[in-house]
Amino acid sequence: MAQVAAIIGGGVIGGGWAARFLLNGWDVRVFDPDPEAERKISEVLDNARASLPGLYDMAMPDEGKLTYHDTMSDAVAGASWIQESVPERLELKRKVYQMLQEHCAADAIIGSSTSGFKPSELQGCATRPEQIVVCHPFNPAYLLPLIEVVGTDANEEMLGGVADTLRGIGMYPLMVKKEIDAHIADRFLEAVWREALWLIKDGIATTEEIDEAIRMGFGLRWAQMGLFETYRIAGGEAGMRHFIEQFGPCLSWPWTKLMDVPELTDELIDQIADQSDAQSGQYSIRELERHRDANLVGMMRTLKARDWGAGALLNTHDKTMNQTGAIAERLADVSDLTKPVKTVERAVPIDWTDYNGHMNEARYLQAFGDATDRLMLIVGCTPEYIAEGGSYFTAETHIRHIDEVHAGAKIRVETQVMAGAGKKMHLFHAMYEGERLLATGEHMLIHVSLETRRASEPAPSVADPLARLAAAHAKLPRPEGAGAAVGVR
Ligand SMILES: NC(=O)C1=CN([C@@H]2O[C@H](COP(=O)(O)OP(=O)(O)OC[C@H]3O[C@@H](n4cnc5c(N)ncnc54)[C@H](O)[C@@H]3O)[C@@H](O)[C@H]2O)C=CC1
Ligand SMILES: C[N+](C)(C)CC(=O)CC(=O)[O-]
Repeated sequence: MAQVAAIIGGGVIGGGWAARFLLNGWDVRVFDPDPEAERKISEVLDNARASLPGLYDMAMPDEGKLTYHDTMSDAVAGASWIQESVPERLELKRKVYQMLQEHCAADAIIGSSTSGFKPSELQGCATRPEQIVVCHPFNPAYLLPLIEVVGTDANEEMLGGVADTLRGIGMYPLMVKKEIDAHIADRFLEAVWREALWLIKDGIATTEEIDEAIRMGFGLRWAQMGLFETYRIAGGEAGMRHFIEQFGPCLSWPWTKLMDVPELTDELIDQIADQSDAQSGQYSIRELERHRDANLVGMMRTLKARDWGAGALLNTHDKTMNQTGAIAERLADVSDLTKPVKTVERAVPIDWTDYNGHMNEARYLQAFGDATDRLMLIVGCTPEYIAEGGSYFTAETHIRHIDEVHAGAKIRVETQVMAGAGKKMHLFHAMYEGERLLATGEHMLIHVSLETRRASEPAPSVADPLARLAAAHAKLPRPEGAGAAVGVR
């Protein structure tokens, strides 16, 4: 049975949480008095469905059930996780905890999205303080993995479980050891924001110039190395010590105004809002969100290919999602040799789509390439085998595009071995969304020696399983379209 999360407050962040839980297979129960909450959440969900599943190379679990509730007591019924995302006002948050603790399970976790309050402040008037823990996400909560977890002594026993649950929905729990206003990350964000407000007020830069200064330069660096690793490199061969020697003195010149906050007068607010409209007013907020999401997915998938930073986290999550053996790794794991083998089951990443609004032709080859890689693994052409000098090269490919598919759609590839003897491996891949055939890919591969770069016989550890699979698949009907040439039906 699906686990249940209650979302209390379904605005910008609550909507993101709802999407994160739902797409990870949880049932989600929402309470928000705003009559527009359902519409807003459904728009956030559309964006999330098109972006989040494509971060993974495995299919995510089936989506949970989403329901809206008129009362908080109804929403928290049966929930093992309650995420509070009401506006950032301490009195309101405390009132909400008092009310929901009258109705929720005593062992449910109550996570607060608060950007700045300390957990001890939130727990202040609670009936069961030990249930309440800061779980501070970053917008969009359905894509960004960071979650700052801050507890007090009262929470000690439950923090391990909190972290496990968050990892289970693809997040990166950063366990903040000491409570402090605004935790860790928002302290930086506020310092940068404060400086930016001064630059505008003093007429030095516009909102657009400030954003260019970030996104054309250090913003790109920070997504992959953060502050200290970046500065270590900036110190040259002598590293961090030299960096501090050279740039430490600047800290006291001072380059920044640090704690001073410019007064947010109507005039300054108008100036900032007008500049922001001039910069980005041609897009709706939802359009901007879609650009943001597509960029984030592309960046995170690049990091994934390099197994670095947020990308390494995604790779780990892929492995946990395949723990159920959804995609076999060895022939022994293939449940039924008399059927084509499922070699890919994943969603279409948003950055696989193109100007026609559907999956780009190059990505069909990528998906079929992944299917071939998986089939190679299944028959024993493992990384170890390849390291010893044997592998397959693709000699010929024929792809038929039969129907279109869009970002976020769950696709699977089923592979039939048409022949697998001697140096040749002849594969026929069929790509589906549900029962709908999207494309086929027919590929001839030749076994090679990676030393001579020439065709060679596979070792028995590959030849035998491949022959076994080919013999089983020889009993299957010849797939429609096999052996076709371009234009020939
Ligand atoms: N917006 C952001 O970038 C981030 C916000 N947060 C935190 O998340 C929390 C929520 O912020 P946002 O989503 O930005 O605010 P928001 O204003 O977009 O959403 C707040 C929602 O709470 C609802 N609400 C108000 N009173 C309620 C009640 N008694 N019970 C249930 N729902 C109620 C409102 O109708 C609204 O939909 C805050 O604590 C904030 O610090 C955390 C990370 C980022
Ligand atoms: C502006 N903010 C303080 C609400 C920002 C956050 O809390 C985190 C984020 O998403 O930037």
